[in-house]
Amino acid sequence: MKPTKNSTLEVISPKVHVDDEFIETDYEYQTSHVKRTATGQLQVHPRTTSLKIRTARHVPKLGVMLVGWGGNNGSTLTAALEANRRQLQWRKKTGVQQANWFGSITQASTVFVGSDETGTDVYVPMKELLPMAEPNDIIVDGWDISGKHLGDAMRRAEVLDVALQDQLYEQLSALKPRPSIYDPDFIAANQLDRADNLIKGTKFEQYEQVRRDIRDFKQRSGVETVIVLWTANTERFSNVLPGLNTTSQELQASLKANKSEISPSTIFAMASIAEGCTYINGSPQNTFVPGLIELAEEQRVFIAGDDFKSGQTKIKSVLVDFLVGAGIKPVSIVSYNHLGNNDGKNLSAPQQFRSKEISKSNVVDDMVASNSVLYKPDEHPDHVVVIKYVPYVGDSKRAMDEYTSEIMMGGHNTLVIHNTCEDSLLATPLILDLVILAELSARIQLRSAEKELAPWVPFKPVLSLLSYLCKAPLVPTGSQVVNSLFRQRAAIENILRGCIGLPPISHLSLEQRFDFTSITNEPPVKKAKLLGQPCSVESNAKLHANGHSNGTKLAANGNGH
Ligand SMILES: NC(=O)c1ccc[n+]([C@@H]2O[C@H](COP(=O)([O-])OP(=O)(O)OC[C@H]3O[C@@H](n4cnc5c(N)ncnc54)[C@H](O)[C@@H]3O)[C@@H](O)[C@H]2O)c1
Ligand SMILES: O=P([O-])([O-])O[C@@H]1[C@@H](O)[C@H](O)[C@@H](O)[C@H](O)[C@@H]1O
Repeated sequence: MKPTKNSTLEVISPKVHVDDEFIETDYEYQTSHVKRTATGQLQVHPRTTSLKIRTARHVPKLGVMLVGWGGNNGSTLTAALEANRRQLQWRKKTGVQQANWFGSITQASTVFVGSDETGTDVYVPMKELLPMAEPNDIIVDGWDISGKHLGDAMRRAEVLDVALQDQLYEQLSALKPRPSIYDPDFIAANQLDRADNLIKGTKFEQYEQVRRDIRDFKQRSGVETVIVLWTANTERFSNVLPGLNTTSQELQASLKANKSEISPSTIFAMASIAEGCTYINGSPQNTFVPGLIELAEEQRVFIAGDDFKSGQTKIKSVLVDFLVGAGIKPVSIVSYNHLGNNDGKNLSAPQQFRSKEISKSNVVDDMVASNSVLYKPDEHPDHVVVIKYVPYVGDSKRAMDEYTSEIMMGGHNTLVIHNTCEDSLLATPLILDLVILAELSARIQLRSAEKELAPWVPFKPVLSLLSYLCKAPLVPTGSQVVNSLFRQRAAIENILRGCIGLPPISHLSLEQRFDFTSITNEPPVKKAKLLGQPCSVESNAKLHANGHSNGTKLAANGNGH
């Protein structure tokens, strides 16, 4: 079975069944359930559940509506889609640059699929594992409180090289954000000068207009599926109050009653859900108040978020995972950065900064809680987040992190990281992945393999599979929040593997650690063994470092050629 038309991969298995409509696999889902005895013993019960997974093969024509379309991320995504579509290249002082999607796991990362007859690991591009939306086919639309067309918005963002901007300006100038919902109570006062493109009326009338906009986009563009994604400014947190927004009923009543505490982002989310469109929150505010989550669950519409995990926080979710997993105890984490883009300007206001501080701080909680050898209950590292607005540096965020950890016998290890990046070029590929993986998730279903007529079941509405892309992952009620980046990525890889009939990646590599031929009577791997050829220590070291040998007399450069 070839999962995608241009896939280099074919899975040969009796567990995989493909017809015109679905890829269907038999899947033995293996977990283990833990029970605590009265004496505090842990009883672990391995479990195997026989499932069937099916993935619809038809990829719908995908439309993305960005809230905050005219911002740095929104304009950069729009430019990048066009630049990649036209395979643009442009001169930089370092030479000719090609358009690409670096930073996107669906477009620029690979997944391990197995080892070949020489024992060499084989990887394929993630996008070849299953039918996924092609970036070149995605149509973008959206809203912004600023009426600038996308050509001027791209220029205002000062993210992309001018030589590229000049090739895109005319095309992007034809794109104009729809008027949006502006509420000065939710974003920094310093955003007022941008607010010239607004939907007037009560909150409910604004909600109705957003719903009309979504239908209008669908009708004009001919897209089959629309995903709405918030990449507008960070809002302050909304108060969550009984009678206001703790249930879907309360929330809908509060909207109709024009309650001031209903934020623009929550209104957009409500409108998206009402139109059956997945809604993704790329910012840290609590758009997903309890009533909104309940509404999504009632309507069975995907929601996902919060806050793109793009730079400092992404590194933090790797570094703390490594340290705690190595039995080293982080005791102080200080994350400082300054930047000069409009996001930084909005975040210079205390309430908006507080939203970001929360999402940047909670990312270590699960990793710390996982190690009771290092940390007592409720013990946490000191953790400080600082963000400063320095206009001159623009989108070039300068981040400095210091991680101090206790090592054995009273020793300390301090890691200092300096990280400079165009912030929007880190976030933009995440937006692409969020919408591509959200759309794919809508085509994946499970059912019991033991009951012939068991119903096919979709992902839960809270799409925690997208946690890898979010600082503060939204997870289904009662589920564990996982921030560890590699666990989050493994979840995506292993679900994609399951959809094409492959087991989870275990890294066991038993066939390389044991003499498997004596166990399985399989032929030995064809990798030629080193025939004891005389060779220099240096080239021998290189040989082992490269992990391969062709058994011939080693050339001076030690690589066997
Ligand atoms: N690396 C990153 O860029 C990164 C990482 C994580 C999260 N984020 C978040 O993504 C969001 C966008 O970042 P950015 O750099 O593009 O910011 P930006 O300020 O350049 O863009 C935000 C856009 O939203 C518009 N806007 C504000 N309120 C609006 C509303 N109610 N409706 C429609 N448009 C509205 C603004 O006019 C602006 O054009 C921010 O919340 C930021 O915190 C960014
Ligand atoms: O993802 P990350 O680099 O940790 O966090 C970033 C912050 O450091 C930055 O100050 C902010 O402007 C961006 O919106 C983003 O949230």
